[in-house]
Amino acid sequence: MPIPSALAPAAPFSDAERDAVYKAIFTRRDVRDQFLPDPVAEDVLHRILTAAHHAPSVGLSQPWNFIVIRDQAARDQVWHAFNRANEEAAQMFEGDRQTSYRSLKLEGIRKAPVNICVTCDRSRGGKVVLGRTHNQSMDLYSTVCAIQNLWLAARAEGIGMGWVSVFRDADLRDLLKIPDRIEIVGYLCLGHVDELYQTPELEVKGWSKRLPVDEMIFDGTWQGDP
Ligand SMILES: Cc1cc2c(cc1C)N(C[C@H](O)[C@H](O)[C@H](O)COP(=O)(O)O)c1[nH]c(=O)[nH]c(=O)c1N2
Repeated sequence: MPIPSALAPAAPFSDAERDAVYKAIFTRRDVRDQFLPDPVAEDVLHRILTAAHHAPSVGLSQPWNFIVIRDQAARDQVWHAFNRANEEAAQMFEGDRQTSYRSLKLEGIRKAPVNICVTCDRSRGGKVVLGRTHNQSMDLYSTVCAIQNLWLAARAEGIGMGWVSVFRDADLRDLLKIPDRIEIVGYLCLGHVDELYQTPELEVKGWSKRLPVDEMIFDGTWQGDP
């Protein structure tokens, strides 16, 4: 039985409020190259991290931590780890696809003044966590929810964000001194932007394209089924 005084009215948003939410969702972009050098103010960063921290989490376990990296030398080292992994990644594509891959910029580690490594503490909340009893990955999914909140809040603040995942886990772990029991979930680059692509950059550059939403609404057959 809910405690009546704990509830607040939940009317639909006004048109302007609703439009603002959709604007953040539809104009959010993965940013690699548009970062401005202007520093990100502490209070702005704190608001963005607070938005991330208000994400849903399994059993309200809040398994995330945010490692904020501003130091140029540290970002340089992370970039070298990216660069090594990116060369390995490039080799995995063949022919024209490899040429196309190599032409893409896939990170803003040195250009973005703030980098954030988002981690998941797999022991947060104890051995048995409500909602995680039959799927241990739920803590990781919760951390991804936090990253999406962060991304949308950043958009609303005029801060661009790029997610970089082209790393060997061990390299990042070593550089950032992250113990084995902590999972690295996302490495994010953040900075002010005054321009963003209107559609995903990978679409603009011909790498991939957004599929129609109606194709995603399950119609009873799985792609590839006979
Ligand atoms: C888990 C995960 C990991 C990555 C990404 C995203 C996510 C969700 N993306 C960004 C990705 O390419 C981008 O979101 C899509 O291309 C769609 O573009 P918009 O985000 O809509 O601009 C990404 N981009 C990039 O340039 N380098 C990368 O290593 C990654 N890694």
